[in-house]
Formats: sequence, structure tokens, C-alpha cells
Amino acid sequence: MSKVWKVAVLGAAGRMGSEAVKAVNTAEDMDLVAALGSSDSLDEVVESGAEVIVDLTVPDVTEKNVRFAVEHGIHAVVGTTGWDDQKVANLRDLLTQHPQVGVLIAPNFAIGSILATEFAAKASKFFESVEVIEMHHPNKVDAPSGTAVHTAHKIAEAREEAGVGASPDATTKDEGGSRGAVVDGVHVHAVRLRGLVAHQEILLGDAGQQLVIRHDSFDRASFMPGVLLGVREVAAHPGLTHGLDGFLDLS
Ligand SMILES: NC(=O)C1=CN([C@@H]2O[C@H](COP(=O)(O)OP(=O)(O)OC[C@H]3O[C@@H](n4cnc5c(N)ncnc54)[C@H](OP(=O)(O)O)[C@@H]3O)[C@@H](O)[C@H]2O)C=CC1
Ligand SMILES: O=C(O)C1=N[C@H](C(=O)O)C[C@H](O)C1
Repeated sequence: MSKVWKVAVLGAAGRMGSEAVKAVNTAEDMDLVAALGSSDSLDEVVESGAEVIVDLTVPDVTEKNVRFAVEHGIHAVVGTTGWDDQKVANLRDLLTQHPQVGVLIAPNFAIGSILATEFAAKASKFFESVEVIEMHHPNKVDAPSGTAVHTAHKIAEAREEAGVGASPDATTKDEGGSRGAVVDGVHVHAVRLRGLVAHQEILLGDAGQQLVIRHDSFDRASFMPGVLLGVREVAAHPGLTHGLDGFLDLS
């Protein structure tokens, strides 16, 4: 009999959380021991004997939830957005005091999205210009998306390593932020539209040519294999892993 993971889902009544509850309940190597909403106490996680939490809550509370888990020796798989540099640095500090605990922060659990980000970062040193467009359902509370921020970061890293300069841009007058947010020097545009789930395009331009790398999540089912992989792997990776690509062989 293989290991059966005791899992607590936080944000269990939400769009992602409710899918995760179904996915964990369907996985033979997992046992859903707690499903928490916003009015439940985190003490339930400890009382349930959970070995791993899956955090799919809201940007304002995810840091508190993850800190609680780490302080109680519980691993964490985190899909919630809002992990800025300061929060990530604080978490790294905390994990040094709990070296046996693993935390995965996954800006996106969908394999296609992870590959799109990877391909875009690889391609970006060959093109003078690069911009990101993320498109989501209108109930999303944060912009730009965590995936777009992560993608911009990876692109910026790859271009810096290759010695590629900033994308050319003659704009001197931008009425109302028409050129979007600038994340690590990469312009990021956010669309919110009824009917959408989660979509991203990376536009790469050079003299006389354009490459567009696009990923679409049409259903939240697309995220579930990644969530389950995270639960199965996180304990084997103590410390912080930022991006599910850390658990995949993309070489
Ligand atoms: N990494 C990935 O692949 C993906 C990540 N996401 C991210 O996941 C997060 C959740 O998205 P989504 O499901 O659409 O959002 P929802 O608003 O549908 O769900 C959030 C849930 O969290 C609950 N919640 C709020 N505070 C707490 C708390 N303190 N403890 C427990 N539960 C709490 C809310 O409950 P209540 O209604 O009672 O307030 C709600 O049910 C977002 O940050 C989103 O960007 C989304 C899709 C994919
Ligand atoms: O809120 C969402 O829906 C999503 N959030 C994540 C993000 O901000 O990148 C992941 C995915 O894009 C869906």
C-alpha cells in the first residue's frame, strides 16, 4: 500500500477550492481530512492531523495560512496569488527555522501554462520586443495575474542573462495607463471578460516577424493534476519551491 497523504484544503468553497476538494477525494493516495472556509479556525488543520495544506484562498490571508502551517510542521501547496518579493523573503526566513517543511508556491498549476512561460522565457532573448497579455474571468480580485507576474519575471531573468536590453518603446504620454503595468521591465496588460477562465498570451516581436505563445484554461479541471502533483511531491522538497516547474523535468 502506497503512502496516503492527509490533506486539508483552505478556501474549500471557492471556485478553485471546490475543484480541489473533488480532486483530492478522487485521488486514491489522498485523504481529505479538513475543508476550511473563511469562518473556520486554522486550529482545525492541526486537529485533523493534516500533513499537507492546499491554500486556494485570497491574497490577503494566504501568507498567514502558510505561516501557520509551517510553524506546525505541515507542508503547503499554495495556488493563491499575492506573494510579492517581501512575502516570499519572509517565508524563506521562516523556513530556515523549519528546515524539514516544504512549501510550493505555484502561480499556475496547469502544465500548458507552465510550458508557455518556459517557452516564452527561452524565446525572449531572440526578440527585440516582448509584452504579456493576461485575460481572466471578471470575478478575479487581483491584477495583473500571478501567472503574468511570474512569466514577466522569468522573461526578464532570461533577457538579463543574455544581455538583451529593454523592449523599444517611444511612448512619452500614456493616458490612464494604456501601456499596462510594468513588471520587471516587461509590459503586462490585464483583460477581465465574462466567459473567460484563465488565458495568457506572450507577444514576441522582431523586425518583420511576430511569435505569439498562448495558453488557455477553459476549465479549472486543467489545474487539478498540478495540485495533486504538488501534494505528492512537496514533502520531498524541503524549503521553498516557486513554480511547479521545480517538480517537473523540463530539461
Ligand atoms: N495557481 C493556480 O493555478 C490558480 C490559482 N488561482 C488563485 O487561487 C485563489 C483563489 O481563486 P478562486 O478560487 O477563483 O477564488 P474564490 O473567491 O472563488 O475562492 C476563495 C475562497 O477562499 C475563501 N477564504 C477567504 N478567506 C479564507 C480564510 N481565511 N480561510 C479559508 N478560506 C478563506 C473564500 O471564502 P468566503 O467566500 O467565505 O470568503 C472563498 O471561498 C486566487 O488567488 C486565484 O488567483 C486560481 C486558479 C488557478
Ligand atoms: O484567479 C484566477 O482565476 C487565476 N489565478 C492565477 C493567477 O493569477 O495567475 C492562476 C490562473 O491564471 C487563474
